Amino acid sequence: ADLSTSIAGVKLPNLLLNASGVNCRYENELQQLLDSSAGSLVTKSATLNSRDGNPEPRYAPLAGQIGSINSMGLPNQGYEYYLEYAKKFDYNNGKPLFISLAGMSLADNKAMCEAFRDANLPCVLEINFSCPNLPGKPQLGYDMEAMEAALKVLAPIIGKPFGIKLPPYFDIAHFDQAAAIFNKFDNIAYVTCINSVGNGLAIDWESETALIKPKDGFGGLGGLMVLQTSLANVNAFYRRLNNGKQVIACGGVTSGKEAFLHILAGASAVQIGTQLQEEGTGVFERVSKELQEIMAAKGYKNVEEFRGKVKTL
Ligand SMILES: O=C(O)c1[nH]c(=O)[nH]c(=O)c1Cl
Repeated sequence: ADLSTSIAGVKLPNLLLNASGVNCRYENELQQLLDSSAGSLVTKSATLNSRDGNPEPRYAPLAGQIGSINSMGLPNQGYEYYLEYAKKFDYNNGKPLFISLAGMSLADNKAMCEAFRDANLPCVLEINFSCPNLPGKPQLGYDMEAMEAALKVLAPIIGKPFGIKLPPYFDIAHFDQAAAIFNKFDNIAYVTCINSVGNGLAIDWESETALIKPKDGFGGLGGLMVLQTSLANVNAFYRRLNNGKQVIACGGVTSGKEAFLHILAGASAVQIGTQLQEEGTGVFERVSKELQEIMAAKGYKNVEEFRGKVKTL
């Protein structure tokens, strides 16, 4: 079965890729993604300057393989590292490149977007409005006015199709408000739903201790336990966005089954985070095979036949 897709004007031979933040901080990790069955790759969210991130332990899988908690604190090499990578990238290799940016301020985001604009590269920018792990920094994705004000500055600078990484929303009014904002910007080509479910607390019952060190153990939740929230966000924006805007799913994909569900919910591509962290890049081959088996069993030849076709009662 054909798992290819197009997003923001670039073609992915396989709709599976990594979630920003996992296995994508360093060039060697990005090469592992290129060498895998993933159809594309997205870099670790970049800030103006390089960052070490929060003290460790800052990531932990949850017991029973239900998910993960993280408070990495935006460790990255600084945007110029990823700009150089994007300049050297072989855009004829068959897999497109997505670059994630997470400025600590609008000025930082503006400076980074201007630098990528001036470099005039085929990579696609994904602006991260949803990092939940910077002490004292509210997620921009939860401040509708600030998010719109930022987009009014950044969208014209970027000047070509780009995407936004969104936090999970839990209120229909927020789906309505956020989608109404995004529909105002012609070059928002897609939204990625969802980032981790912010500020969960994982505690080990034997040691009576939080699993991670930063922020008294508070961190973003990912993995299978966030699947239904992720499906809802994917479908909510799929129903609300217009003019061909697409949704990339992220959240709870451990097998072909969850990837299939996300496509039913409306996803054009599917990112894998926690399961990639736990299993390694072989996850892309496995999930691709499982998804193709499901499609064959159901008689689907390509994903367009069932994308967004979730039935309601
Ligand atoms: O702590 C992080 O680096 C982090 N962790 C997340 O779960 N989502 C993000 O967008 C980021 Cl930037």
